[in-house]
This record gives sequence, C-alpha cells and structure tokens, in this order.
Amino acid sequence: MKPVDVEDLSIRLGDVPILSGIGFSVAAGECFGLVGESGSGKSTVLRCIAQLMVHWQGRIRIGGTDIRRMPLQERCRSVQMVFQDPYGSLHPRQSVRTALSEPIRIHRLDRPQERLERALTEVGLPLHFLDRFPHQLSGGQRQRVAIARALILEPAVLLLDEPTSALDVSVQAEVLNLLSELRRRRGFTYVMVSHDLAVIDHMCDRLAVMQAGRIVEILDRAALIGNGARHPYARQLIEASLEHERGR
Ligand SMILES: Nc1ncnc2c1ncn2[C@@H]1O[C@H](COP(=O)(O)OP(=O)(O)OP(=O)(O)O)[C@@H](O)[C@H]1O
Repeated sequence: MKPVDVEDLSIRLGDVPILSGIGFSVAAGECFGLVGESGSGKSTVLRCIAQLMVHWQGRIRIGGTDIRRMPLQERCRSVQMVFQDPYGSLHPRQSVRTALSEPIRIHRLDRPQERLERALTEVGLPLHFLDRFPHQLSGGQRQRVAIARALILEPAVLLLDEPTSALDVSVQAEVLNLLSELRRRRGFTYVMVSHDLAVIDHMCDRLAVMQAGRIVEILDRAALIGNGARHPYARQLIEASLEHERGR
C-alpha cells in the first residue's frame, strides 16, 4: 500500500496550458476519483503520474518517492494503468499468455507460470483462457485480462482511466465489483477517472472535480451524495448527475 501525492502539477502542450497547479493526496489503500467535463484534463493527470507524459512541472510522489527519481523498473512495480478500451490496449495477435508474459519477461521475474496463473485467477478467468486471443474474448473478459496484466508486476497503485465505460451496463458492474474486491484484498491505491458519478460514488472515498485543467473542489462521498459542493461548477455537475439518476 502506498500513498500518492501530486503537488502543483502543470503541463502545457505548445502554448496551451492543459493542467495548471493540480494538487491532491491519496492515502494508501484509498480510491480517489477524478471527474469533470470532457477535455478538463482528467486523463492527462493519470498520464503524468504514469510518466506516459514527461514534460510536466511540479512534483509527484508515490510512497514518498519522487517518481522522477524512481528507476524504470521500480516505477513499473509501483504504478500501473488500466485504459478505457481493452481492444486498444491488447495486441490483437497476442494470446493472453503472451500479453501476460511480456512484463514478466521484461522485468525478469521468477516463477513465470505461477505468476500468470495467479493473475488470471485473481481477475476471475479460467486458466484455459491463457491460449485465447483478444477477438475470442468478450469486452468484460478483455478488460479482465488488461487488469490481470496490470497486476502481474504487483504494483501498489492502479490508475484507472474510465475502466468500464466501453462495456455494457451489466458487465460494468461486474468489473467494478472485481476492482473493489481487489482493492479490499490487496490494499491497492486507486486513482480513477470516470464521467459517471454513479461509478465514482460506488468506488471512491473522495473525488476531485476538474474544470479547464484545474481542480475546483475536492469532496468526500457524503458531499457527493448530498451535493454539498461549494464551487458552482461542481454543484452543477453533481446536480445534473443526481437529476439523471432520479429520471432513470
Ligand atoms: N497529445 C496531445 N496533444 C494535444 N492536445 C492534447 C493531447 N492530449 C490531450 N490534449 C488536450 O488536453 C486536454 C485535456 O485532455 P484529457 O484527455 O486529459 O481530458 P479528459 O478530461 O480526460 O477528457 P475526456 O473526458 O474527454 O477523456 C484536451 O483539451 C485535449 O484536447
């Protein structure tokens, strides 16, 4: 279990500021949500933490260590990301076995077969799925494989970028329950992006509301449920979501 601390994170692409002065702390084992309008910079925050984007300013620490000072191997074992679209994140011509073996090989981990089997079992898939290819899996099964691959290196922190929004509603609940169960069992720290406040409510202890590259408010679940937000945009976003829920 490791905490995540983001301090004064800013990034520009060309002349355009994408993130400005982002700051939040996530306790070890906590699930922290990022919500906000499309283009507000939620995924960019995750990409900076994962070092998929590197030209940022500020400070990001995982377990107290500055991620810029972490050797690559240590960073990969500290933080992994799960993307929205498992079709995009799994190679179509790689079997599940190959997809899961790659990080084991790159990081020269011992007991490869045992690790493969444990990761697959942890996400609730039978072992004969090791020989399947992405097109032979359902959307939910593909996302389970993507989660298994993120788990192989036993990271302390998982970054979840809309992990269920490409899935059917019934399958969404299964994958969310799996993620909750994994957090309970393994004590992962999650930072999770979702446009769906019901998902955030189900999963997260606290959340940050983002607008135009800034955090306008950080709320806990109680404030989300009762719409105790103070910032006008945060209030409006939550109100719209509550109305949507009431209309269902
Ligand atoms: N590689 C890039 N090059 C140029 N602009 C980019 C790049 N990546 C992101 N942006 C811009 O940065 C801003 C933030 O994008 P980001 O994907 O982080 O937003 P988001 O809040 O996750 O949006 P969504 O909910 O639609 O996924 C957007 O205006 C986007 O167009």
